[in-house]
This record gives sequence, structure tokens and C-alpha cells, in this order.
Amino acid sequence: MAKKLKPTLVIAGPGAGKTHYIIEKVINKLPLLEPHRFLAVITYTNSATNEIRERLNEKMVIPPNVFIGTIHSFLVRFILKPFGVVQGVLPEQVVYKDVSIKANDRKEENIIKSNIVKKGIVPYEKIVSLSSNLLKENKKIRELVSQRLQFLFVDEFQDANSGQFNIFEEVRKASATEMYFVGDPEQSIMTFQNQGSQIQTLDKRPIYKAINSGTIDKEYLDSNNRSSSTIIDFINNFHTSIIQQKTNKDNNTNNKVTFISDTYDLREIINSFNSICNDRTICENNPSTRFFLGYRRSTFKTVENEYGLVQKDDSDSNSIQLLKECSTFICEILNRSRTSIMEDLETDDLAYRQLCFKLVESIKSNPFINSSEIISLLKTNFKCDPYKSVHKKVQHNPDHIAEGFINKINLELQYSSSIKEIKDYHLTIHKSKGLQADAVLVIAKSKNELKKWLEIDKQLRFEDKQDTCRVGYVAFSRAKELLCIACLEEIDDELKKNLTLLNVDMIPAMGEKEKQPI
Ligand SMILES: Nc1ncnc2c1ncn2[C@@H]1O[C@H](COP(=O)(O)OP(=O)(O)OP(=O)(O)O)[C@@H](O)[C@H]1O
Repeated sequence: MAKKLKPTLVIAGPGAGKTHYIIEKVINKLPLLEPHRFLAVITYTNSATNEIRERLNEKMVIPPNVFIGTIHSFLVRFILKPFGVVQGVLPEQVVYKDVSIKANDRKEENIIKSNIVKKGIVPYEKIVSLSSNLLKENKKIRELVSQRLQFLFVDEFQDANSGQFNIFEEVRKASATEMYFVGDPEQSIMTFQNQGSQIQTLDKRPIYKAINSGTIDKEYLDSNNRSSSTIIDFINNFHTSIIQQKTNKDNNTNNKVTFISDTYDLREIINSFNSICNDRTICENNPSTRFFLGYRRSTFKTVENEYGLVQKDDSDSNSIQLLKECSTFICEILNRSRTSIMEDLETDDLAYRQLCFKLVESIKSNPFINSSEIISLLKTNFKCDPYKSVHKKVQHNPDHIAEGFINKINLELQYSSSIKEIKDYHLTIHKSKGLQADAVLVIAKSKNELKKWLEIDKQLRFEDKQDTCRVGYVAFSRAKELLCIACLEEIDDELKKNLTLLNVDMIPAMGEKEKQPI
């Protein structure tokens, strides 16, 4: 009998090169990939998908039986498309979209969701449960999926929720897929996914279930190719499963982790951070990239123009991406699948793309175009009514969807022209995941938030359902050479003592008068 395939869980901290690891592994496995089977890499963000694709592309022509994409696109392609219609859980034509439902309770919401699925509108969050049910209830489907998948890689595994983990478990049980999960439990910040009552303490989350599972092999990567030794020593205080070693030989800076003290004023904090960056007695090298991080988007919003900070957003600005955005917008606003729109218009794929291109061009040529103008263009070109709703309790606001689309395209166009010159970004800590900068300023909005960020008691970190302590960890670990921390509220002596025990330097803020250039 063939040896049972055990998945491997690779636990790796920040800067360990998780993407690098996956790319190397994929390259090693490709010669073994059978032509009728697939190698799939599941990522959690579009930027990670693009990075893996680009980096593989540099080394080879990516074979057609390699899939790289988000968990939702993976489930649609490998489970819902091939088995959803034949099993009668989905109609022939479907559109997958974000849906907002005004229901009185959870039960009514679920009934509405099931009703609209029958009409071909599949809310994103249903993708996981529909796929999971198909696998769980049908052994044959499990086997077929596993036979089709020779290799499965999951990046950012700490972000997999229980529903997704159950799917990987079903595939594992079918025993034909070699699986690798790569992640960092300390960067598990699930509260962001809006999972409400489903939020669990860290030890109950899938990555910990996997760590404690006898059916999964474990590997630990303890290198950090990103940060200086002072920053690594600092973040090592917090990690619940790894003590990292510095491996980046080119990063020899020894800047101390710094707390900007004696001020709670945002402008004073920013001025002080910039002056530390410019002071060669404190910051050895001139940082060429700087991140300004806060929990909320609004933290730096009021000062972004004053300091020339740019809000960093997920975007990729090539024309294929723009066309994809446009097609998603059209399906979403019309509540129809791409295929059914094309069938009604009696056009082919090329003509459909030309129509999409027309919409993008209309925004390019007039950035001030408004939602009603876009909707009117859409009605003329696609001969459909965007105001037709699918269910009276499912919110459908075409003007809002159109505004979102116009903003997105404008942002991407603007981003593509400015990306090369901009070096200073302000972003939420959640958005900074996976990214890095030479110098990082992290601002806590309150002393309680800061206190949680600095928590070193492993048990309390485990129990933090809100993930506040891990959000701090993600922020701290973005820094390559200089890490500065500040707080918008006065901190007490206990916190000061904690900072000192963590070997953090306290540097008093400079006054408003001495405003520093970036
Ligand atoms: N094996 C390696 N050799 C040299 N440099 C590497 C290696 N792996 C990664 N790096 C570099 O180290 C830095 C951090 O890597 P990367 O961003 O891939 O880490 P990560 O594990 O994804 O971190 P995070 O969890 O914070 O997202 C990058 O500048 C990357 O180019």
C-alpha cells in the first residue's frame, strides 16, 4: 500500500522568507508534476499571488497545470465549478460577490443566502461552506479533488479559518495530495476578517490545531532576513513559538528601538521620527523607505498632505488587472455572471473585453466622471438594468458600486504613475502585513493598546481574542533598520518601566517649532 502522505506545516516568523521558501519548493516539485494533475499555491492577498507568479516567471515558463490564486478562486476552480452544478447545489450561471443582507437574525440571513444562491448569486462567504459540504458529504468528490491535485501549498496559513482548514483536512484524508502549509501563528490577526462570534483564542485556531496534530509534520524556520539584530532581539520578546536569528549579512545597523516620549501630539511625533531618521548619531543610515503605521486608517489621514505621505493600497495597475476589475464590477452591478451577460449580448470574449475597456477608458479620459454617467454608459453598452434587485432584503446600491469602481480605477491609474517616486507610506497595520520598510513609526492610539502590544506573557498573548498584541507584533516586525514607537495618550510609569526592560530607548520629542523635512 502507498505510504500515507503527511502534510508539512512550516512555522516561520517575519522576514524568514516564506514566499521564497514556497517558490523554491514549487521549483523543486515541478519536474515531478504529472501532466494531468495540478500544483496549486493558495495565497491570501492579490499582492502575494502577483509576487509568486512574477518570481516564478523570472525563472521559468509557468506550466498551465500550475494554479496560483486566492483561497476563494481555488475553491471555485477545483470544487464548485466541476462539482457544484452536477451535484445540484449551484445553477449553471453564477456570480460570486460581496453581499450585504438586511436580515432580522442569523437564521433569516442564511435562508436569504440560500435563496439567492439558487438564483445564481453566491456570496463570498458561502464559497467555503458550499465547498466544504461537497467534500464532506461525498467521498467520490474528495477523491477526485485529491487525485487532481498533486501538490498543494498554502501561504499565510495563520489566516486560514476553521472552514478552510476543514477543507484541507478533507483533501488530506483522501491521501493523494502532497501538502505544505506555511505560516506564522504570531501574525494571526483574524479579527480583521470580521468573524464576530467565531473569533477564538490563539490555541483554538487552525494553525495551532495543525501544530498539535499528529497527522501533520512540523518544520521551523528561525531565520530573519529582514531586520537588524536590535529589532530581532526586541521582537523575540513576543513570539510564542520561535526565537529568530539574524541572517541578513548586509544589515549591520544597530539603531536602538526607540520610544518617542513626552508627547501625545501626532505632528510632534512625526517631526521627531523624521529628525531621528535624519540624525546620523542615532540612525546610522538614511532610510530610503518609511512606513507610518497605525491600527486605523484614520491615524495619519489628517496630516497626509502636510507630510507628503501616501496611503498604500493593494493595487496592481496593468491593463489586465484593470480589465479584471471592470469585469468584476459589471457582474456585481448587474448581478449576472460574465457568461450569461455575453450570451444575452450574443458577443464573444474579445468583444466583451472591448466593452470593459470602453468603461475603463471613459474614466481615464475623465477622472471626474460620476456614477450616473458610468451607469448610463453601462446600460447602453451592456443592454442591462443595473437597478434590478435579486431579493428585497439584499441591499443593492448600483450608484455606490459604481462610485467604488470609479475610485478604484482612478486610484490604480494614479498609483501606477506615482509608485516609483514615493517612498513614505502611511498604512494600517493590517495592510502592512507582508511588507517591509527601512524605518517604521508605529503609533498606538491609547496606553492600553500599547500595553497589549508590549505583552510578554505568552499565556496572555494566547488568550487575546482581539489579536491586539499580535497586531503590534506585525507592526514592529516590518522594520529593517529603525523602529520607533509612540502613543497618542500619556503613558504611566509601569509602561515606561516595561519599555526600559525591553531595552527600548526613550527619546523626548522635539517641539512643533523645529519642524523637520522628511
Ligand atoms: N533565503 C533568503 N536569502 C536572502 N534573502 C532572503 C531570503 N528569503 C527572504 N529574503 C529577503 O528577506 C526579506 C524578507 O523576506 P519575506 O518578505 O519573504 O519574508 P516573510 O517570511 O514573507 O515575512 P513576513 O512574515 O513578515 O511577511 C526580503 O527582503 C527578502 O528578499
